[in-house]
Amino acid sequence: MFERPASGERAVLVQLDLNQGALDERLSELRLLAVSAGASVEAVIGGRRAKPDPALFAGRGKVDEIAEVLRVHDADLVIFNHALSPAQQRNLERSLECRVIDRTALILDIFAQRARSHEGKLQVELAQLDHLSTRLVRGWTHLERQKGGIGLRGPGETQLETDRRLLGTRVKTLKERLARIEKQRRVRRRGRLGRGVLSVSLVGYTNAGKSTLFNALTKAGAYAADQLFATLDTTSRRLYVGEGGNVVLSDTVGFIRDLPHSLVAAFHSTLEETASADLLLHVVDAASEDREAQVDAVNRVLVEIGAGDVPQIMVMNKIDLTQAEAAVNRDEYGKIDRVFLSARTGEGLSLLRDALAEAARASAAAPEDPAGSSPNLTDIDPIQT
Ligand SMILES: Nc1nc2c(ncn2[C@@H]2O[C@H](COP(=O)(O)OP(=O)(O)OP(=O)(O)O)[C@@H](O)[C@H]2O)c(=O)[nH]1
Repeated sequence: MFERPASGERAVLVQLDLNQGALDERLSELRLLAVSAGASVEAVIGGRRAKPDPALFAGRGKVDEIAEVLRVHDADLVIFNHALSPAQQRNLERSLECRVIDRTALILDIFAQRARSHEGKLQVELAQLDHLSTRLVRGWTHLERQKGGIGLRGPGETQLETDRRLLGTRVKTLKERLARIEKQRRVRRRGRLGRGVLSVSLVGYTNAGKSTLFNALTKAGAYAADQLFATLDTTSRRLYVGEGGNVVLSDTVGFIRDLPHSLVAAFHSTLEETASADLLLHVVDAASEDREAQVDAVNRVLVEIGAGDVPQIMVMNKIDLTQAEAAVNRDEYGKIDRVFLSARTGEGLSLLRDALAEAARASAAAPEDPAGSSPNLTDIDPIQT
């Protein structure tokens, strides 16, 4: 139902300078996103505008330029590194006679390809339907092909009304199923997480190295790849960290700037685990020139999902690519707030283990919640050993 760039689709990327800054990083990120979605990038078109054109996003001259580049490269897909309104997208497709998608659709597509668990798939579908629902207007009936036709259409209904009705029914079903799964998860997790176990979630910008670090710490074989959003489903492992005892470590979905709102909403129950963790390991690609903007983007999403107040240790990863040495930094109260390491070479990994042990000891020493259940108890998926 959702329009996905088929593998090997020949794409032209378009990014306009609208004074947002970090243009090079944004563009290389778009490239990586496009490749992650399975497209081959044939050309990149830049440009400058004070503000987007209401009808076409780009100016008429720019649209003509895109048409010419499409022709020269025999490309069949245009990807804008921006959020297009439904009308802009439709007008561009008419004008260019080719499929046009925006950044949100591209990210949703990658999520759709990566989702493995039942819950992940339902969440992605919900986000896609949300995106699609704004695009259901006359002459824009994506669901046409999907519908069987005879027997499905209600009496006197227009195509558009039928589409809306089908969409509404599906959204309701998805929400009900997700609510059921969430409830089951809560019950399971309550039984599983013993007292005195520190729950730690890995968070970070996509490609920062979360899965590599998760594997290095747990030797678990989580899927690490030089692709964006390789990890979509939360995986949790119990980890013995020496004298401090046990922690439960969870690898989670990577964040990205301008994360589509529909995705944040759909992934709410998965992200909620992050919000209820005792400690976040915020993994940063220390070798990226874009790292400060990435840290900000991650922190913004954390606030959005209610995890803004969870204590963090910043893990400056990939020091093998920088001049930095393995080290630990403490804040003014003597608490570890930064660890420099390389998940790939293992340099500095023992410092992080020690930091986790220290956090686990501090948490075990903290006074118990009189109600008997800590508000910080994390929802965890089954612990695979
Ligand atoms: N040089 C170097 N590369 C690293 C290091 N850690 C991870 N990488 C590489 O960075 C890329 C991304 O790593 P992942 O572990 O998949 O990153 P992630 O944060 O889980 O990515 P998402 O699933 O997109 O959120 C892979 O190519 C890793 O091999 C490191 O310490 N040094």
